[in-house]
Order: sequence, then C-alpha cells, then structure tokens
Amino acid sequence: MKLAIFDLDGTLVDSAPDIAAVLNRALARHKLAPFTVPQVAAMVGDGAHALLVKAFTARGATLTDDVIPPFLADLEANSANLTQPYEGIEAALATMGVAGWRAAVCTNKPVAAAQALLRALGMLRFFELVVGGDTLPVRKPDPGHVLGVLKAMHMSPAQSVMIGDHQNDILAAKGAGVRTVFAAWGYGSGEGADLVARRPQDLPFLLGG
Ligand SMILES: O=C(O)COP(=O)(O)O
Ligand SMILES: [Mg+2]
Repeated sequence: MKLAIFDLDGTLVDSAPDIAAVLNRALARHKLAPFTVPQVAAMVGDGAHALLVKAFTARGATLTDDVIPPFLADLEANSANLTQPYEGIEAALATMGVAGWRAAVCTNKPVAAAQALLRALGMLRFFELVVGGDTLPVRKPDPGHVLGVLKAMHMSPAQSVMIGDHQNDILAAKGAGVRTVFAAWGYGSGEGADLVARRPQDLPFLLGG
C-alpha cells in the first residue's frame, strides 16, 4: 500500500478568494482596510490564527481574542462559495485511487472548515482522513502533523508522499522522513522538494501510477 498526503489550500483547491472574503469581513468589523486576493494568498499557509495575526499586524492593529470565534464561524460557513478544485486534480485523485494509492489531507486550515469545504465540492470521498491545523497540538511545518497522519493511517514514511504548495508542507514532510512533491500551481514556494509537479495532471505519472 502507498499513501498520498495532500495539502488543501493552494494544492487541492484554489481557496484564496473565499479566505480573502472571510478575512476582509473580519477586518471590516474592526474598521480595517481589506486585502486583495493575491495579497491574502501570500499570507495563507500557517493556519487561521496566523493569518489573522499577519493581517491585523499589517494594518497596524493588534489581534484580540474576540476576533477569532466569528472569523472561524464565517470560515466554516463560507469556505466553498468561490473556491474551486484545481483543474485536473479530481481526475488525478481518481487515477491514483485506481493505481492503489490511499489518500489523506494534512492542512493547516481548521478541520471543520476543511471538511465543510471538501464536502461542498464533493471531494471528501477521495480521502480516508482529514487532519486540520487544530486537530493535533502541532501543525505544519512541525513534522508531528505529518507523523500524526501516518499514525492514524498505520503507514510508514517510506510508504508515503506529501504533495503541497508551501514551504511548510515540504519542511513538515521532510522532517517526518516523507518524500515531497511541490505543487507549483499553488500559493507558496517549494525549495527542497524532491519532485515538482507543474500541473495536477502530472501527479499520477510523477508518483509512478
Ligand atoms: O489555512 C492555511 O493557512 C493553509 O492551509 P493549507 O495547509 O491547506 O495550505
Ligand atoms: Mg497550501
């Protein structure tokens, strides 16, 4: 058996437009100016709390605890309004499934929002497990996030590969002893990745079936 561990935002789905809308509503509630979608995409990758800290800090404001619960509720309810799977990713997942790959999601997005998003897009069926940024005491780039997925799936690092669009994905997987594929269509950078996938369609071939 072999296991493909997928990052979510910027790898499976182009979710920056929804994340930007939710973030900008939180900023507006505090009379702070919005960010563009590309600006938000560049801030995504460290989870919901870190995104809020970055955005509030960039606006010269301090993040207070009262900002977080309404932001998380909005994210969970509105994670799939504008979000689309990347073209070719569902076909790649289906092809990999036929070729014997098991699949899991390891995302820094809160797990409730991640599951709601995958359900709304009809993509939950591809994955045996979704581990979010708030599922474990640690999250990417901590290797413990990836090791938590392996443990739950009863798989070894040698049987597994991580596909992600961000340095956090590469660092977490490498630290866990898992091979890495950089998803070049996403929001981040992939220095140090073992392989680079230019498009989702390339994944089954790159991973050997
Ligand atoms: O929510 C984030 O900041 C990033 O999520 P990801 O780990 O799925 O890219
Ligand atoms: Mg990502």
